[in-house]
Amino acid sequence: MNDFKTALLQDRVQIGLWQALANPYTAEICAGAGFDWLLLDGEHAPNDLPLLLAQLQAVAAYPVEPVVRLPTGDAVLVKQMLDIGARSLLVPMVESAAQAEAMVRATRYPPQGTRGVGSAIGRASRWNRTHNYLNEAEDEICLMVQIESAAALAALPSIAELPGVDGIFIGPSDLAASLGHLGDPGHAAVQRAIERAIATVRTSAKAVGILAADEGLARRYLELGATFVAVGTDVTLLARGAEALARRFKGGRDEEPRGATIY
Ligand SMILES: O=C(O)C(=O)C[C@H](O)[C@@H](O)CO
Repeated sequence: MNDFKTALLQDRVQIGLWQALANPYTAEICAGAGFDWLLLDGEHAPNDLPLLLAQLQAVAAYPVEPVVRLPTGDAVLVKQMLDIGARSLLVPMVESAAQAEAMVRATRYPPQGTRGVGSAIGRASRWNRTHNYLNEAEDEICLMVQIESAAALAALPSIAELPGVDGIFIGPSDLAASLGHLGDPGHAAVQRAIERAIATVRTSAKAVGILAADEGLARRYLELGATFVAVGTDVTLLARGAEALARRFKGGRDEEPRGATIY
């Protein structure tokens, strides 16, 4: 049973934490922290398949759902992530219903889809110890797609209506860049686009998610109906916490976070 998927279908809030340290040790530390889901980032973190596998194994004993973000929306990568035992997937940069539908098909075995059959040697079926995996896998798989460009916003109504898409995740950083506000996801125009997107997804009765390390905005999005919200990243917790501790003993003024704002 994928409790995370069930929670999305029942419109229950799920609070998550972004994992970009690409490390099974830190992923396990975070797995016991009390979050409902952890995002294992295959797009922007230095993750490869074996490392994602190690993180899936490290968090498996904890009551938290690992959501694996693919580097890109590629059916071969979907197959590989599912075969190593990921069952909740986030696909970045989806900009059309056709692209989203191809991802749905990539999560399903023939004749409904295109997923290659390799469960006998895959962790997904626990090496064929899971009875009837081939026929029950689809019910456990939770597919979420990212809306994070102007083109994606235009296609959002058709994407949100697609059967098999369980959630829509809004990417504030890339959306800001696409709308001409690189590095400024808090810009009023970006905020308006995010709030409109949340409303659009809610009318389709689909779950909508986002990443917002700013507590005020995270709570705002929850009020608007977002249900799977990541409220921080492991990298930010470590980097800013280490800097603050160093300043307490070595002085130095509080500085704005360097680099693009992790939103
Ligand atoms: O566009 C976004 O914002 C996201 O998709 C989340 C970021 O990729 C995440 O890495 C934080 O910057």
